[in-house]
Amino acid sequence: MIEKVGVIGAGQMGNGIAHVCALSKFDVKLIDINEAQLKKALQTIDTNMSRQVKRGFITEDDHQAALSRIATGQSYELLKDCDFIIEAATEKEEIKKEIMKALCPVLKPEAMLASNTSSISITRLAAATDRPSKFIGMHFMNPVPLMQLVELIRGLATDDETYTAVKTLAEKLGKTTASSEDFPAFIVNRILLPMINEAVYTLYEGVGSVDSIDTAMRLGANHPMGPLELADFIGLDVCLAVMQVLYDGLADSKYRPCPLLVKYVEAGWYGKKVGRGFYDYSGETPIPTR
Ligand SMILES: CC(=O)CC(=O)SCCNC(=O)CCNC(=O)[C@H](O)C(C)(C)COP(=O)(O)OP(=O)(O)OC[C@H]1O[C@@H](n2cnc3c(N)ncnc32)[C@H](O)[C@@H]1OP(=O)(O)O
Ligand SMILES: NC(=O)C1=CN([C@@H]2O[C@H](COP(=O)(O)OP(=O)(O)OC[C@H]3O[C@@H](n4cnc5c(N)ncnc54)[C@H](OP(=O)(O)O)[C@@H]3O)[C@@H](O)[C@H]2O)C=CC1
Repeated sequence: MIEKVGVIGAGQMGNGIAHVCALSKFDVKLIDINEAQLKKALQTIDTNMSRQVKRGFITEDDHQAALSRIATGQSYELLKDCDFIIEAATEKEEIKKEIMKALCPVLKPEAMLASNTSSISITRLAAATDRPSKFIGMHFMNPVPLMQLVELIRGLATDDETYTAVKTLAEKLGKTTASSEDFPAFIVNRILLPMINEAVYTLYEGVGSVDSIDTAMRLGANHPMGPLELADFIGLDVCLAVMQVLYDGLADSKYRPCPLLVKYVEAGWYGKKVGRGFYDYSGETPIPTR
């Protein structure tokens, strides 16, 4: 039974996962390599829970109790009594494999492991652990507290016990699951990211401005966010990483990352999380940059 949950990576997904686990009464250990990021994550969780209190979704008591269930730290030692660990670090295969190698020796033998990867092979990540049968893809959507879906991805070796335990966990968090086979970028991102990449091509080729493209898709296709606003929200580094996995993994030129997306990432313009992407977030309201 899962009672104590470890979360590795305190970025936008890690803080969201810690948030929903703590609100569902799990003890949470949140780990990051960066102390400042841990502080920022706790502040973000606090702010987001306050928003939920204001709207009447949770009570102030729920908020305070959930915050008290989250412990943070930089050492994997903190995870030694966790029943389940979910990795939500940077979308780079080498980083995730290094984490698995360093993490496994400190874990309980029966602990289960998951990755929140957006695109990388679960079977390959599982092979970097000492327990491929207890490893699974658990792919939350952003923003975690609001989005209903969790994609579950079984690797070649994932056993039924792990799949059932993690599906039950997702349901306890109030989420609905959809199962995907272990193919590059799974289901949601196989479909969503090529659309976002196409929106960047539409901008690159001068078909429309940032504002025209986003307005067109918001009002013309009823998407809650335009594709460029959504790309900034996801993080352009994550978008590019997913397109690279699709391009390499499926060997089809239709997944070629747009050169403009590559340039933005090379410039460090990763989107909302750094204050600049297709929009400039330095003022009161986001300003389109093209
Ligand atoms: C890349 C990958 O691997 C996979 C992915 O995740 S792909 C990305 C998937 N996500 C999407 O496509 C998101 C698209 N956008 C949306 O669906 C919507 O814009 C949205 C759900 C994000 C926001 O919807 P909205 O109706 O505008 O909600 P919004 O008015 O901002 O918030 C309503 C309330 O929800 C709560 N809320 C909003 N954001 C929150 C957060 N991050 N945490 C907790 N509560 C939150 C607050 O109570 C908020 O009220 P206040 O604004 O008064 O504080
Ligand atoms: N953004 C999104 O919309 C979604 C992302 N995902 C996936 O979730 C994962 C995290 O994405 P996201 O939260 O957006 O990314 P962020 O860049 O916001 O956060 C990643 C965090 O991981 C930290 N980190 C890097 N290396 C390590 C390590 N070795 N140990 C612990 N922490 C580490 C980073 O620290 P530092 O900044 O110091 O490098 C950073 O704080 C990725 O796999 C991504 O594909 C899944 C669904 C949606």
